[in-house]
Amino acid sequence: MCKPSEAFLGYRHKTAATQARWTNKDGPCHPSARLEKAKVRNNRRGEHIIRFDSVGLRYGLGPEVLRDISFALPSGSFHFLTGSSGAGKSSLMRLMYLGLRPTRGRVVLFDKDIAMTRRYELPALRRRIGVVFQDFRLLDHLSAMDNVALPLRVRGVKESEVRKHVPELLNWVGLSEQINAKPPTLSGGQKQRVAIARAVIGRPDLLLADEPTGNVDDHIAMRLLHLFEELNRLGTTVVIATHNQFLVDRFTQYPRLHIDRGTVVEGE
Ligand SMILES: Nc1ncnc2c1ncn2[C@@H]1O[C@H](COP(=O)(O)OP(=O)(O)OP(=O)(O)O)[C@@H](O)[C@H]1O
Repeated sequence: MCKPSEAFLGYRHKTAATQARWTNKDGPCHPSARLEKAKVRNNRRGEHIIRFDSVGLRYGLGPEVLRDISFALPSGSFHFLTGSSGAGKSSLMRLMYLGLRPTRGRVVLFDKDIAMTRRYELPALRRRIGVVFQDFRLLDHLSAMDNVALPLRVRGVKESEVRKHVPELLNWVGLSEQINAKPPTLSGGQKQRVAIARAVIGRPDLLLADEPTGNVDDHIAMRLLHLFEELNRLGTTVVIATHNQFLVDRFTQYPRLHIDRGTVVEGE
């Protein structure tokens, strides 16, 4: 089976190679190596990258669309989020990427209780999450290349690295010929793949993908799933909301979070 190369998800590896020179008897001692170690320790200590305790959500004065949601996702896990149309998958995703606050209950993300987290701390948490939105949310005035490069440039990754990794990843998702195209000239499936590339390029700690294969054929869907698997192998916790029964049936090794009547049933 053709596997995506680590290279285009790997600028952290390059950094690690540079850091290898910063060693002492206890191992890597580069400042960012210490940060990475601390992050691993935190994830181990927390065990769960995200936890919901009795969470409920209503929009405005409407009825509760999610209720009594309790689950925990172990760090490094891979889950499908399934449920019928309108069951609440996107709403649950919004709570997970901090796009919404719950109306009741507790959300703990990266060991932080979101209700106790100060507003100025939220952007740093959000930067650890890659999101594939159902409606893509690409910047129309930027090319595919620049849309995907954005998370790396925001982090100050060297332009030579950006110019190397972004085209490789766009090539992997089948968009080598659309690299300079702007979103309004792309098909729905092409936009979706740009959105996926943008979400994974920075190797986030948590990837949340809402119907990431909704606009592509089964062949490309499989290819994208392999990309998510590779990201997961490198340590990212992955949640994919999908209606695509073909995919869920093909990847039976991954547990499902199933939403039924506004609440989550694990492992259905
Ligand atoms: N912004 C909103 N304002 C009010 N109600 C909303 C809003 N967004 C979603 N809802 C309601 O919340 C419920 C769950 O919607 P949600 O979009 O989360 O479901 P879903 O499982 O993602 O559906 P689909 O698979 O069709 O995308 C629905 O009853 C929907 O009408």
